[in-house]
Amino acid sequence: MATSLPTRVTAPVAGVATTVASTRGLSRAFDGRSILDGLDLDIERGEFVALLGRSGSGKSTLLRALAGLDRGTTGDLTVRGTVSVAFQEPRLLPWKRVIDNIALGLDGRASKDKARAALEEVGLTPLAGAWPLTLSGGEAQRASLARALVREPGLLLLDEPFSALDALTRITMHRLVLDLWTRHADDGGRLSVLLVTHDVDEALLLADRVLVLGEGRIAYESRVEAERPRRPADLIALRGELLRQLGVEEGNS
Ligand SMILES: Nc1ncnc2c1ncn2[C@@H]1O[C@H](COP(=O)(O)OP(=O)(O)OP(=O)(O)O)[C@@H](O)[C@H]1O
Repeated sequence: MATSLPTRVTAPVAGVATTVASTRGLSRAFDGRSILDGLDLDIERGEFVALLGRSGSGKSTLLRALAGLDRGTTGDLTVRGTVSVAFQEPRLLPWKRVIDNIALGLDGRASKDKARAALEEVGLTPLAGAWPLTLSGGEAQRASLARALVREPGLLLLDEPFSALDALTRITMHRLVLDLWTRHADDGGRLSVLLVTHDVDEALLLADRVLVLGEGRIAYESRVEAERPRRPADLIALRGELLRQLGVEEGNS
């Protein structure tokens, strides 16, 4: 098994840089079992990318590598600017109030102000003083998003953040994430999003580009050309192709 670490270059976002993250030949094995196998990926600045793949295909492994949480990968990995992650479980500290969870890890006297601004962005201002265990699932995910946004990331990694939510809350969260992404894009095209999801429709609704991970690499990718807000009718052909790529019969999903 290879033991060398990836070349990890973290540089400030320069005016001319258009790629926020790229990998070349990124590989990861667990106990000799290859999960990522020479994966090449580029995420452009301001782009919203969805990552699909069957269970166990390595989606979270890729996300963890991009987040700098996994030092066991080999190959090249370049990330420009700050990266934030929001996971499926909100992972809030139960002994800290919501506002203090958001401000956690921020330095300086302005940290509370930044946390307040982030809470306002996700519509959670009234719950700033609440304890995490009193929040609903959707509210806790909003807090988790605020905690990710407060660090002003260039790349926001979302690991199935909506999958545990009920259908109505999920729709609200989709709107919120698109809204945040658009707002930050308006600020100068800064925010790129990589969303890991099992849900083909979620990917088609939100992303500029959809990737399918298979055999340790990007096995398929497609741009989603339909204008937002998108209608299911505009997405039928690509939906069928993505389901085929994932090995799912249409009509059984
Ligand atoms: N720390 C680890 N030690 C051993 N095996 C691991 C570790 N992390 C991940 N794996 C294995 O790597 C494979 C890919 O896992 P990963 O979580 O990346 O898949 P995934 O595509 O995100 O799956 P899912 O959609 O089910 O969440 C799985 O077989 C998993 O058991």
